[in-house]
Amino acid sequence: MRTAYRTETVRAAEAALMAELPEGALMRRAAAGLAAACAGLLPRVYGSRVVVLAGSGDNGGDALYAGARLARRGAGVTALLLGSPGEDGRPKAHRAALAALRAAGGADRPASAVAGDPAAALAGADLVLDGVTGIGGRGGLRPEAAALARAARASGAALVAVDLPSGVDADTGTVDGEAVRADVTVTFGAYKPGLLIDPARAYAGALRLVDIGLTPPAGEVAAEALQHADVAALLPHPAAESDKYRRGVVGVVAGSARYPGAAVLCVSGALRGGAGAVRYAGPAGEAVLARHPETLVHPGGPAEAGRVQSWVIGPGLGDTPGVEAVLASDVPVLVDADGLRLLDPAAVRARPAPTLLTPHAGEAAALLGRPREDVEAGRLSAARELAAAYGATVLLKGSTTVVASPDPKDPVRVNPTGTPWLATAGTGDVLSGLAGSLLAAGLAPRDAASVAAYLHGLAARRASHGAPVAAYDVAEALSGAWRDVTED
Ligand SMILES: NC(=O)C1=CN([C@@H]2O[C@H](COP(=O)(O)OP(=O)(O)OC[C@H]3O[C@@H](n4cnc5c(N)ncnc54)[C@H](OP(=O)(O)O)[C@@H]3O)[C@@H](O)[C@H]2O)[C@@H](O)CC1
Ligand SMILES: Nc1ncnc2c1ncn2[C@@H]1O[C@H](COP(=O)(O)OP(=O)(O)O)[C@@H](O)[C@H]1O
Ligand SMILES: [K+]
Repeated sequence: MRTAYRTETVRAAEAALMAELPEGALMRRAAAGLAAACAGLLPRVYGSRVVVLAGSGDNGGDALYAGARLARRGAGVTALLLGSPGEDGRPKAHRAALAALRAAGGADRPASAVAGDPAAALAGADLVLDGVTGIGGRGGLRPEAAALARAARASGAALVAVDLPSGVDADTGTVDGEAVRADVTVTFGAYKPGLLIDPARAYAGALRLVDIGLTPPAGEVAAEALQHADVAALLPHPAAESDKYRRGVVGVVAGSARYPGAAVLCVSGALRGGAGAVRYAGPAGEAVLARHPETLVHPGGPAEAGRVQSWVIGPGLGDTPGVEAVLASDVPVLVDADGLRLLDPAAVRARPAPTLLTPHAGEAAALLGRPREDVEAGRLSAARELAAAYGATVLLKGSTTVVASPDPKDPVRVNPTGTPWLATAGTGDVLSGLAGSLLAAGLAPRDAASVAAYLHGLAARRASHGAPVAAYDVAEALSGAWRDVTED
């Protein structure tokens, strides 16, 4: 499990550790890890050209110390100082780190001296270190830093963010203005939620974690991302004495005369999610049977379909009734797509069994009564708010899929798999069938949602290999994704 902690947690853990260590020890550890990561990105350190963008805080200190280490190994290092002016009129900078850089032969200039032509200041650089702001930054980059960040991006140099890409919000993943677009982010002690959640995640590039001995309390994880082993441990496995009913039956209420394909896709996901059988209740039975003859098809509504261990309702449903009947059941229910329209929070809250909602940003925005852009800019808080309002687990789909449970003490789960090629019609139907099937197989809603998102994203990558995919390709790749995870 990859775990992420909020800034206040990281700072508290840092303070506790600093009390036990000689002054400056933590920063030296951070800088040593950072310099080693930079050296690994350069063909050779000796003779390479490194530019350090250094803010006035400890983030700038880390970058300057790392610059000093690279300078001692023969790199030509220049620091551009971005801090606001001190009493002497020069930009403020971490004093000891700047002294170390100078002692190692590095040069420094106020960033204002290159403001007229930032591109020239960065021309010829092999590597740029972004030490403008870390966890102490507030809001997007100021204009001087933004101009240098753009020039760094355009220069073709490897751009390494120190702790965080400057300009992103560490705790929420929001980006309020301009931010550094890094190739690699070297973060210290612990991941921060913003490194895992879009839009900020897209600015971070590849992530490297440097161990500096920090141990934030396990009870204070703010966000977590499953990895193969976590998913393998959560997946259902049939035992020797299993039969199809003991493995769980998932009921699917999806599709309509207008959208029969949604039913087919939802069932295709459900058949590959570990339940022993899939019951389909709705008007698209013929289309479902044509593709999936193993489905137990019931032409009537869900009330007449027989016993199930979970329901999935919503994909392609149109105005077909059924949501009330399903919500009245005493088994876990997943509500997606059309099922989410006009969903009554009180009815969901009153359910005796868990509910899982799987909106995309537009559906979440409608449920929250605010613009879609707000949800996309603040995925973590949107998912949490919805989970609280409905007393339900929420899987918010999109470029970063986020799973929030109704208990605010549970960390949000952030899905690390997937590809933008998934943004194609019908893939959400496959996902809801898959997650519903995992619910029927006995997984808790948070686990069913995050495991489904993980496998779905992995299947999409397998099916895509960099080319467009259709929703059905994703469904067909699910078994391979399952095998990837369990055979690792
Ligand atoms: N925690 C740990 O365990 C460890 C932490 N360590 C490191 O410490 C870092 C945190 O350092 P920190 O607290 O000094 O804050 P930091 O991120 O340097 O920024 C502060 C300065 O930035 C400026 N500024 C603010 N907003 C801005 C903007 N929008 N655009 C431009 N500038 C802006 C503002 O300065 P001003 O220019 O206003 O004087 C402010 O004073 C952390 O990320 C990690 O790298 C490691 O050394 C070891 C272990
Ligand atoms: N930019 C993106 N990057 C990665 N995955 C995405 C992106 N946009 C959408 N997705 C994923 O694609 C799927 C689309 O689901 P959904 O919006 O419900 O589509 P549909 O209703 O057509 O099935 C979800 O799994 C979602 O997380
Ligand atoms: K930074």
